[in-house]
Amino acid sequence: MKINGTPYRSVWRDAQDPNLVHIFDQTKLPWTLDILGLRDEAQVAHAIRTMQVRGAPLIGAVAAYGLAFALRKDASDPGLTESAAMLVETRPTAINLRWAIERMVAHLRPLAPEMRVEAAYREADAICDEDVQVNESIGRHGLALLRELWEKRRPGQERLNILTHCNAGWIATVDWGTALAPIYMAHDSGLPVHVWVDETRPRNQGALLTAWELGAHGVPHTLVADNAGGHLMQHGDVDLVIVGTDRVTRQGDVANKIGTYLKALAAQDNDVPFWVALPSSTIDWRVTDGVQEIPIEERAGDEVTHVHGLDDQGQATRLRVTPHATQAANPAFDVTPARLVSGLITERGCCAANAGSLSALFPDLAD
Ligand SMILES: CSC[C@@H](O)[C@@H](O)C(=O)COP(=O)(O)O
Repeated sequence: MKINGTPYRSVWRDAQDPNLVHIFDQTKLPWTLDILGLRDEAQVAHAIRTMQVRGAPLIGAVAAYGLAFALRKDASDPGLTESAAMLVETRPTAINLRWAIERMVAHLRPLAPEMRVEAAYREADAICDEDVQVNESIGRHGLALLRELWEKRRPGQERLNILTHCNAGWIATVDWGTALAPIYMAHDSGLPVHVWVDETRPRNQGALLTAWELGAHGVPHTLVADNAGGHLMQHGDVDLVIVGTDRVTRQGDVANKIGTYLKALAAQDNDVPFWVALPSSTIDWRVTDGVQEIPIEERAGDEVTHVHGLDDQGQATRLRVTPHATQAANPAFDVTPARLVSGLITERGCCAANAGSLSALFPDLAD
């Protein structure tokens, strides 16, 4: 997607130095466009843990380059195993991270160690290129859904109101995004979409990143406090919810940013369709019951007790919003059971959130 008219991906190899990979530091967006260079696996692990890169597909893609960096130092079998394990552990909930590393290891292990570094870079490049294509397909299938909804609009309805939570845009993937891809395509094709952007406490990915992305692309949007969604739905102001996801179980349960479950409950109570956009790399075929089985990342409490933003002088600043002694818990994701999900938008088309529909759409992936 474009920033000030220049097309970018969220991760890219340096044109001159093949051992250098660039990312945007997402902890600085939207105020500062800081491009970071990553050269070793420790920098990659740090970038993932601190959320300089974030979003399920993007952390998988960047981790793949991390493995290539690690192999430059030690391409032996034990080296491969150890570096893969270190990278997989950087964040626990998004399955795309494990998917990307397992794909890399399966590709590299049969090769002689001296062949592994080049092959690792090529495979990481392929993961990135495929992510762009997959998200573009998700966008096309989601666009058809949005068109259908628009055709059924109420008399006098002027815009299609879509609510989204967190950031599942191009900056969370290599390009296009998942939940936002259909929205970009709808906007580009002249459909009058308007997006309610949940701020997404505590890290405010909606307020910081989704608002920035949509604004840069000219998509009409309005930021709302996380708790406003139910009210908007009760008043007929939301036609559809679309969110991304970090892991979908084989029966269609959906892990996504904390607060997603509450939106799904409100959507069901108000007959608002609740759709989830995902690449097939987000499906964890080994897991059935999302609430019981998906590990939920617990992040530091100071993400809740403090906010960061710009002061009136335009300086980035961090402020405590609680009493000094307050302890905060910070579960970063929740699970929306499949029964609350209207459907899944994937690169192969839309399907119901249940085991039969998922395995019918992906017979080659479901064991
Ligand atoms: C296409 S991104 C889908 C999800 O990864 C996204 O909705 C999300 O929850 C991101 O969480 P984050 O903690 O910001 O990495």
